[in-house]
Amino acid sequence: MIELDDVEVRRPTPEGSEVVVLHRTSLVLTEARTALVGANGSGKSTLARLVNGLVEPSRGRVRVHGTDVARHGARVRRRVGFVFTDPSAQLVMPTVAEDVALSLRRRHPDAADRAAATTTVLEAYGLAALASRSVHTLSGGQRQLLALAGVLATDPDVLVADEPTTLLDLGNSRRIGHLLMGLPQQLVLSTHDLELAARCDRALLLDGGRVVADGPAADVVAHYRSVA
Ligand SMILES: Nc1ncnc2c1ncn2[C@@H]1O[C@H](COP(=O)(O)OP(=O)(O)OP(=O)(O)O)[C@@H](O)[C@H]1O
Repeated sequence: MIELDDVEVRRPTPEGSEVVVLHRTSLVLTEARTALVGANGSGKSTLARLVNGLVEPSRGRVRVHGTDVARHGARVRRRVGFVFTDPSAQLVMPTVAEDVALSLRRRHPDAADRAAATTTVLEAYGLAALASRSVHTLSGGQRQLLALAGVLATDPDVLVADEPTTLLDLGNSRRIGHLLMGLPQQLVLSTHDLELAARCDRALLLDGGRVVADGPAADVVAHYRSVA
């Protein structure tokens, strides 16, 4: 469960004043899959990043499973996985297999266990053939899959995905979409892919830093299509 209790996000402007990027918002997200939709700059990423403390509220509180994100950031980040549009920054090891192994070090401190678990993860995500490849030589879709595999290998309770299919071709975007929709974890998905958004349980439509529609995903997406 994710709770936003009267959360506002303000940011300083170069002129020395402040701009409100998320107006006072209270929400309780309990659905398995929640989509965040809306125009560029409407506040989707801001809302998504609040969930794991990448953005700090200027007022109000964010809680994940009852834990205050501002006070216990490290604890929350161990339970909330995050994937970005461009996952390059998340891929830190030289090879695909080493990158997955790094994500598994907490769950599998023993090297032999970790090697076996790495193989299992690579096979599950269709990455086995790329195990010894340099992460820099992967395509956008392969990088996105690897980032997801790495994040999910840590077994988070919640996955926040910020426009994870934006850079992908049709095949890879379907593959990632299918994967996201089949996850056992609670998912918060910021996306411009309205077909994907409509497959979620609930959607929030953002406009100018405000949630202007909230309900069953198919209904909110249909409303957004009608007003966009
Ligand atoms: N650090 C910052 N300083 C000033 N303005 C910011 C800052 N971060 C975000 N904003 C502004 O807040 C608004 C919301 O940004 P956000 O990235 O949440 O939008 P978004 O809906 O994810 O957009 P997109 O679809 O383009 O990714 C934008 O107008 C953005 O320019």
